[in-house]
Amino acid sequence: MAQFYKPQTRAQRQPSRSLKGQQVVGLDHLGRGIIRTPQGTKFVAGTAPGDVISVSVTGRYDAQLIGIEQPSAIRVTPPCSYYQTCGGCDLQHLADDEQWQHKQRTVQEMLKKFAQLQAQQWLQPLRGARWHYRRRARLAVYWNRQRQQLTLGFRAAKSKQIIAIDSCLVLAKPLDQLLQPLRSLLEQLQCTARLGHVELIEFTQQLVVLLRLPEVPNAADHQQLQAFAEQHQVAVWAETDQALTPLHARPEPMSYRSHRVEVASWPTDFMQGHRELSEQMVAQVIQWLAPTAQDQVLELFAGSGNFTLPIALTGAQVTAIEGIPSMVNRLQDSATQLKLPVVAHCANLEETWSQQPWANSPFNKVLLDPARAGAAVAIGEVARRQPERIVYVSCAPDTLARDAQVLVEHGYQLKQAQLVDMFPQTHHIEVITLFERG
Ligand SMILES: C[S@@+](CC[C@H](N)C(=O)[O-])C[C@H]1O[C@@H](n2cnc3c(N)ncnc32)[C@H](O)[C@@H]1O
Repeated sequence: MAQFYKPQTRAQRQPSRSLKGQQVVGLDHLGRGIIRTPQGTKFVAGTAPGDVISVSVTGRYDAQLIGIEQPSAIRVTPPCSYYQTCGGCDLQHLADDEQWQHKQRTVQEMLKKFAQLQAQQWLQPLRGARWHYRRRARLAVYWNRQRQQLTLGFRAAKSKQIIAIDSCLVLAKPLDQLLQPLRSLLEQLQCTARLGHVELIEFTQQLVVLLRLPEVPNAADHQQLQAFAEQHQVAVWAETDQALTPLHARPEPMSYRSHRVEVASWPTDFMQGHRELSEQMVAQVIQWLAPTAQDQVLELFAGSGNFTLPIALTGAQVTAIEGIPSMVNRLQDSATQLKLPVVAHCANLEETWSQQPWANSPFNKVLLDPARAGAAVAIGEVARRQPERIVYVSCAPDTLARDAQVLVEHGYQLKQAQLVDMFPQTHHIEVITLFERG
């Protein structure tokens, strides 16, 4: 039989090596400990600056923690019983102050490294509840047909494996209390075998269970869902590729509170995860923008109006741009109902603005709140129009630094910055920044 040459895989060529006595010298932007080994810098999850650890080298830049030889003084015992396995709250081994200080340092370092930029002033971070704060969560589901067994939980770090959980210390308490009854319910439903995932959302009016499915559940499942909805006082919705269907809910938008106003929202809409800090952040952004009835504000990545409606309440004219048509319609409806001076447009902000009618209006103030990818195209469009003030809300310091460089090239200065502790216990970072023309 012919034989073929089979190259060794990378893993075969580089057997993992273990190293002892490694000092963690800092954390990277993903919250992983940095060690300097004879084979170069490696990143180790679950470690704290000052730890002395033993590791197994697993890749060119990665190492896995084997044991902590000497714990750092800033290390605390993670309170969550799923900490070792669940991929969620990866910084809970750091004391509270260490977490936000690390995040603020990370933003400062990135701005300096990629944009040669320092904020003229860092305000004290916005902080709030550090546990039971999340008002929205997506749970992974796996139905083992052979064993007729359900796994409901969160994914392990860098893995598709689902870690079954019965309680979660960062979920808002009413959502946390739903986890066990929800698991019992799903074990009974026929549609569980085809369930993609489940989302739990806390709106002002009601808790929502959103089932992601290929088709709406059958009559037998409907009955069980109705009983569950009544017993636990929740609304149940189903999302398929074709439609969002209220199974046991009124077919109308719910809402969440944002700085003196209720923002209409559907279960599939984006919503800031931390209720208390979202409100604080909106208040600070309004303080920086200082909108008045004389201002023309352009808001990019507006979602369903978390910032838009409170800004328009001040009398400023707001032009709000968002990429998801249903959210644009909802935002426009909310503004119309509240008689607020808002015009909402749907546009893909990854594209240039040459075809956008709204782009020719004069704006003196701009607010942008992009997703992690940042605003590579939009930031140039904004900077060329030279508004007097730009507030940039970011959930990714690397893309913030990239976009900030464009603003600096167009003559803007970073006047103020403030960390928002929106995702305590995790490595995720939220920061707000105020730019003005120099
Ligand atoms: C971080 S969320 C902020 C939403 C809103 N500012 C809030 O506080 O709820 C980012 C928003 O940008 C929208 N978005 C993402 N990429 C976009 C694009 N290329 N064009 C337009 N909108 C986009 C998303 O749909 C989402 O609503």
